Amino acid sequence: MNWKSAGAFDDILFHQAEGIARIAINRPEVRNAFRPQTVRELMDAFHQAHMDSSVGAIILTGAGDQAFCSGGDQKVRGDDGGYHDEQGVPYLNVLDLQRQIRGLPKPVVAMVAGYAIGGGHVLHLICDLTIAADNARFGQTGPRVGSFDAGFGAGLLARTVGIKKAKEIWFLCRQYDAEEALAMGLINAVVPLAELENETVKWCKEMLQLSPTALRVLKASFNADTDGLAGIQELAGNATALYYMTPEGQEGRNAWLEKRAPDFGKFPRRP
Ligand SMILES: CC(C)(COP(=O)(O)OP(=O)(O)OC[C@H]1O[C@@H](n2cnc3c(N)ncnc32)[C@H](O)[C@@H]1OP(=O)(O)O)[C@@H](O)C(=O)NCCC(=O)NCCSC(=O)CCC(=O)c1ccccc1C(=O)O
Repeated sequence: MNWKSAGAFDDILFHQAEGIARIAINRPEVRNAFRPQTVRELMDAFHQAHMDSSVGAIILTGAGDQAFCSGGDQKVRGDDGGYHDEQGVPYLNVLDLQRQIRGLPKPVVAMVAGYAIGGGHVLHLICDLTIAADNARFGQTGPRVGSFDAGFGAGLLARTVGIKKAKEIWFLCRQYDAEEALAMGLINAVVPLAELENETVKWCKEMLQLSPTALRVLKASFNADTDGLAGIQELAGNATALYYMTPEGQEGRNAWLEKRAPDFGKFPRRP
């Protein structure tokens, strides 16, 4: 792929090519742990990829081959309820990023080489698909390092691998290799490290051949199943957008603008 830079950041790399955006956490010296700035930059890049109609699929990955992401940067974790940004403000902004990735109406694929651990493990879980290299290792560490993700990190994991396995992952803090992760349905494919990017791009290109609206509504429907009214709102927003594209929806708007009564009688009441 002839990746072209799509923006300059400090903690991440952002590239695009052939309808695919590639976002990489670029802090390999700390196994791609995220600090508040990293998360802010990730959110900026995801927003750009969301709004860019030439982008049909997004890859989230980590720089280098040792880690996808090792979670929150424990060196900036304060005693006051969060991770400190440059101004010393403590917060937990990775939760905003999790919701953003889920709500983004395009497929997001985690491309995992090396460790996907702690909050980094939750990030791959949040992505729609995960392609892993044969050196990938997965796991949660929260109960060992004094943290937990009782939101998507627990509930979505249970829906993905089953409740017994999800409890095992959180209660024992073990690590699982790529084949074990595949066997438990945590990831979609395992390939040799040298083939990781080619394989991930291949999956993205396959999706680029398919109907973007169908993929968008399907993604929202999977969220609706887990996210309650917020998920239904997302799914329903797609229905409203499609309705706006119909002559029937447009008749309502046109009648109001033309200060006349709408004529909905000309539209069939379909069985
Ligand atoms: C990932 C490891 C298994 C890799 O092991 P190894 O290859 O042997 O490398 P190391 O020598 O251990 O590490 C190399 C280098 O990187 C530094 N480093 C690694 N991980 C981190 C990290 N998470 N934070 C800061 N620095 C890190 C390490 O210190 C080394 O540097 P030195 O200078 O040599 O010291 C292993 O590294 C490992 O286990 N890492 C820790 C994994 C972990 O426990 N992560 C945190 C889990 S908690 C979390 O992620 C919170 C998520 C979150 O944000 C959240 C979620 C839900 C609700 C709220 C929140 C919230 O925001 O708090």
